[in-house]
Amino acid sequence: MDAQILAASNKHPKPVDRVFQYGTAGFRMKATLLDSVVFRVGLVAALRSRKLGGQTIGVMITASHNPPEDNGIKLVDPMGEMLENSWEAYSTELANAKDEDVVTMYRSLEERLKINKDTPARVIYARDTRPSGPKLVTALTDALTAAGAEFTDYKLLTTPQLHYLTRCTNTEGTPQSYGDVSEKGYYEKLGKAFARAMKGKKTAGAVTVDCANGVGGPKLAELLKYLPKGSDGGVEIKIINDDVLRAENLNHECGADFVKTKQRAPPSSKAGNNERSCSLDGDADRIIYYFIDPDHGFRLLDGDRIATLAASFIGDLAREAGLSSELKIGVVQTAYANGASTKYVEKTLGLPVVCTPTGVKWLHHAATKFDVGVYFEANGHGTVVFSQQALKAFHTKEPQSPAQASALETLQALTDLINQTVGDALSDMLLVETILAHKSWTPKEWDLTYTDLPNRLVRVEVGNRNIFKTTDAERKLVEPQGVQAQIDALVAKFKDGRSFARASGTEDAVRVYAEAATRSEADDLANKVSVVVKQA
Ligand SMILES: CC(=O)N[C@H]1[C@@H](OP(=O)(O)O)O[C@H](CO)[C@@H](O)[C@@H]1O
Ligand SMILES: [Mg+2]
Repeated sequence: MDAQILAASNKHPKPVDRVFQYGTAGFRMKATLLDSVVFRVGLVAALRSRKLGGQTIGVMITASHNPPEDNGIKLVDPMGEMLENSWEAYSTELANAKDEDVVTMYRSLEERLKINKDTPARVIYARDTRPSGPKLVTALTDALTAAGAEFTDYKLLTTPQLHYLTRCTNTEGTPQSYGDVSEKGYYEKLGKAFARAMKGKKTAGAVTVDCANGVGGPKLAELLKYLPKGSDGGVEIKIINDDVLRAENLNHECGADFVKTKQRAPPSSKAGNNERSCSLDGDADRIIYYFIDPDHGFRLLDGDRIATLAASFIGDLAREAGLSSELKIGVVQTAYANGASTKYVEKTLGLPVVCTPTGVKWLHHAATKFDVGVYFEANGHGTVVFSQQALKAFHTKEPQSPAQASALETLQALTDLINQTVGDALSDMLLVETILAHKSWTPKEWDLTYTDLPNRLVRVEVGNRNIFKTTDAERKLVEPQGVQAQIDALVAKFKDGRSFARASGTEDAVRVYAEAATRSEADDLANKVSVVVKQA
């Protein structure tokens, strides 16, 4: 096998003078630099599967909201979670090995991690619509073949669909079966659960869905075939930005990242005043809503809003079902969550909030500590996870009234509607539509639940971002020394002021976030803290 790995590796040489890192979102960069990385990640996938006794590992080739010329790769663990932390470091090691050291390092990982060579290795993979995808798939399959792994190509999928399939594959035929192991199984599961959750209701007016000209477009079009229609209730969906043939259009002037950073609808949107719109990102694992308010202009309904909406709805259902004393419901956010949303969850909804470092894996992990854990990043990555105890309670509790029976039925449907493996734009969209239909809300009522504090996010270029070390879920700097004291002194001068600085995990920069009582104060605080960071 060593000779095979060496021969295959020689076809995918590493660019010299490049240092790669498995970051918050796997490896991500210009696609032209990625060939050797993908090959080596293929080797890691085989090792990981063997280490876990032959359970299936997922590999997704995507660069999400990045421009079309980029690409990336990330690994999915057997239950559909993000790759375990320590394995990010092994991936980084192998990605940076010199060509001549690849086989030695592969073997040394095998030895260090006590991996049995004879255990079967199984891998499934998929990619988004980027033109560089098929070539990178060749690098991946060269590695899997050389490492003696069995593999299945799911071709084009959204990232969350690949997470779903990974979990389905590993739970097939067990009492924990997550669903049918096929793309169709995904649509059927969501379609049935949506019909059950909606209970014949219909949302008012259509929702316009901007698919970022990415893989979400064709997949949403497919999902529509499985959703209730006409007199059966449901939702009217208008798809825009679903051109996957012209690669240059991917994420161009559209998509969740464009809308969130530019704070405006994509120019292609024809949605009128008060009409609901939402945008997915390039691999459909992130979603944000928005609408035009005739009095106040563009209104963003971001991840914080989706989290508060979901927490309030599920909290009410648990109460109606007589389960609120039995089940611990909580919300997980990062420091980027608007302070007003945190206050709303704690004070108005009466639910606990946990803050974790940036990156979905931290939020997901913290959410599993609750029976119902709602987690979202402000930028729209997120989902809801249910504990075994919650699932059992929804299915075994004897209803004492028709109202209780109905609440339990809706809760059961939600556990199938929500993709519990990872944030899923298509599933999250159906969740939001369900809740708005139940509450008979337009986006205006949703927007009125609380008022965001004005805030500003600034990207500060520094000489070396690695000198910025944080604690307290990234809300405080411990290094460079003295910087936090300066930030604290600035924050104290602003009403409702809050600010923090941290090194980005995906870009070579420090991010400064600030919020305060007014727009100009938030801007002022962000600028002053940026100056402090720059000087450090
Ligand atoms: C402020 C912000 O939006 N940060 C993003 C961004 O991480 P940074 O570490 O801040 O670069 O990319 C991550 C991966 O997509 C995402 O999880 C996170 O929310
Ligand atoms: Mg994404």
